[in-house]
Amino acid sequence: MNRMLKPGLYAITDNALTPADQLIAAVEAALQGGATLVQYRDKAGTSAERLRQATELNALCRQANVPLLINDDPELALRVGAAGVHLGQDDCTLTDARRVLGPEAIIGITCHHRLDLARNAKAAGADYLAFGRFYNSATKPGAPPAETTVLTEARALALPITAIGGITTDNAEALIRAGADLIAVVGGLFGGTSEDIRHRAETFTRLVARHHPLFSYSN
Ligand SMILES: Cc1ncc(COP(=O)(O)OP(=O)(O)O)c(N)n1
Ligand SMILES: Cc1nc(C(=O)O)sc1CCOP(=O)(O)O
Ligand SMILES: [Mg+2]
Repeated sequence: MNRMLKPGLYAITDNALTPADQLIAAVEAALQGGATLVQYRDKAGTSAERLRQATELNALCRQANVPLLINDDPELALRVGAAGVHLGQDDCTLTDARRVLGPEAIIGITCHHRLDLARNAKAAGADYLAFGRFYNSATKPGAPPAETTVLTEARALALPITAIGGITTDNAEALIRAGADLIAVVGGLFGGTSEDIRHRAETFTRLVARHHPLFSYSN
């Protein structure tokens, strides 16, 4: 694993699921439940709203010593001092993001179900590889499907592996067993009360702890 990345729950926010006035409490609950990585993903807000929310989330995550990544937007990550970005195949290139954020930034890349994309991402300097979607996702219904075998095959690339797409506390275990280091979750985590979120985060965290050889780290 990248020295800043710890196996566990990767909590991804969603503007359609979590009202703006509940965002901080929702992420706080995920962190209390043990999330080891957080992504701010907002597809609808104005730049001013996104700047305010990313700034607040970054302060919260820093306090918890958990890296915050910004979806799609290296400039916003730079502006708020976030740990890095997550980029899809249609976003800016990894090389451009690295130029903006520097060598220490964490940059994760969507690889769908494709090892060729994963190899390219590794060659370009990615810090983790994201595969999915593994189950039907209400958050991103159009995401192309992936099989769990890709997680096992991707272990040969020796980079941290993230699984995403329709993951719940009931179906995550198969992905961890297949080779996922990080379980990236939107709908299966957020929604409901802070207590619900904390409880789900604890369950995801326990699942990774049960199956992951590297889980016994100090936080
Ligand atoms: C951990 C993780 N994996 C995949 C994605 C999807 O990224 P992308 O394909 O760019 O789609 P959007 O999230 O931008 O809609 C992700 N965000 N995080
Ligand atoms: C943002 C995203 N990317 C995906 C991919 O397959 O690349 S699936 C997805 C949505 C994840 O949300 P949920 O946990 O609610 O399914
Ligand atoms: Mg994107």
